[in-house]
Amino acid sequence: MTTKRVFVITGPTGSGKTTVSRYLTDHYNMPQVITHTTRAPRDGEVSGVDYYFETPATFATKHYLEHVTYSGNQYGSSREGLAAAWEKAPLISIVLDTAGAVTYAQELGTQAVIVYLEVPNQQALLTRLTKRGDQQARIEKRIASREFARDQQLPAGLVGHANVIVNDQWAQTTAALDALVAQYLTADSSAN
Ligand SMILES: Nc1ncnc2c1ncn2[C@@H]1O[C@H](COP(=O)(O)OP(=O)(O)OP(=O)(O)O)[C@@H](O)[C@H]1O
Ligand SMILES: Nc1nc2c(ncn2[C@@H]2O[C@H](COP(=O)(O)O)[C@@H](O)[C@H]2O)c(=O)[nH]1
Repeated sequence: MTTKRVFVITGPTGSGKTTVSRYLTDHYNMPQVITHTTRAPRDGEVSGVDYYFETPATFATKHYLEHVTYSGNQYGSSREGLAAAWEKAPLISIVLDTAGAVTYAQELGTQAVIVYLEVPNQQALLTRLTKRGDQQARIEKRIASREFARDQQLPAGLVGHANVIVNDQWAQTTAALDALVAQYLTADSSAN
């Protein structure tokens, strides 16, 4: 039987975490853990699919494995959400900022497969946010945030644990993801 693992996709804003998580769902049937946030939905985002969108009052009622403030909004991943995804499949994914990824590595050890995405060209990264349809004011607030600067680098707590993937050319990214997933798909894999 395949061991239960959670692929923790982390990295700077706009680096492609959500895109990678969707690829893992589409190509490997890996359910995504849906997290909670107090930020307003972007165009097209649906509660219960992209996030559970919360008010500050409802956010406070959940049981979080970890929660953070990112660019002025609250985000949290619940233990129930993790368990619900593992009910569906042994390999699952979650999208987190780097602080959340550090907590997952500490709490879950080798059950957490950390993937840190980086984009060498910061201008390309900002262009992606604009193309995604983010409002200019929100982009500016985000890039001025402490969290934005922090997530540009692999945190010390993940050095030696994270699989670093440069998400520049999508074909190279998927090749790297395919190789990584293959390590964990085999029955009684010795990967850790
Ligand atoms: N390799 C790539 N080349 C070009 N564009 C990409 C690539 N990967 C992702 N994108 C695009 O970049 C934009 C940002 O990607 P995505 O929303 O997945 O990033 P994210 O890391 O989840 O961002 P955030 O943390 O801000 O939510 C999307 O429009 C996506 O289609
Ligand atoms: N530590 C956590 N980080 C989370 C969670 N859910 C999302 N995120 C990260 O927040 C930022 C901003 O997300 P956005 O959707 O507003 O662009 C990004 O880095 C996400 O990966 C969570 O539950 N915990």
